[in-house]
Amino acid sequence: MKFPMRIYFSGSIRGSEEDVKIYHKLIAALQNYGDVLTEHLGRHLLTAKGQSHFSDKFVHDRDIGWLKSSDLIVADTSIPSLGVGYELAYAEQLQIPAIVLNNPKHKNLSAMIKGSQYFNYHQYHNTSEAIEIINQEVPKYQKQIKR
Ligand SMILES: O=c1[nH]c(=O)n([C@H]2C[C@H](O)[C@@H](COP(=O)(O)O)O2)cc1CO
Repeated sequence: MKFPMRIYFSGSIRGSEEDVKIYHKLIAALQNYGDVLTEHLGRHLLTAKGQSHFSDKFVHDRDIGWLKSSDLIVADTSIPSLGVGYELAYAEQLQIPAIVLNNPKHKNLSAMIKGSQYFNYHQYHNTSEAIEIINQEVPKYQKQIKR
């Protein structure tokens, strides 16, 4: 029996929530391929402080648990975020496949992400282009699930 792919979507919260509407669309596109563990990132309920009704320790431990159990991480790095960088480094350490989507409209992406050969890096300029990349890249990882 084939289990649905577990996808960890990573995007800025405290870095700035400016792109939350874009995250919502990217998460919807990813949900065609499996369960998105962090689907709260596309909701408007979050304030600039993040999920302030939870403790920081709770958010960190919950998210690391999700990340460890995921088959694929898809990160939008367009808005610089310490949390997104941390999650990507964690994924690299654990050898969890990672797709990086970056719209250069905000900032020049850190060399620590762009310069790593580990990440499947793609630049995009609008949401439809990002969704096209998702539709082109995510199925490649679906075939690799061992569960
Ligand atoms: O409330 C939260 N909930 C949460 O799931 N995160 C995780 C998921 C995001 O991919 C990432 C965002 O990090 P940051 O808040 O540093 O921009 O951290 C981060 C916060 C707040 O830092």
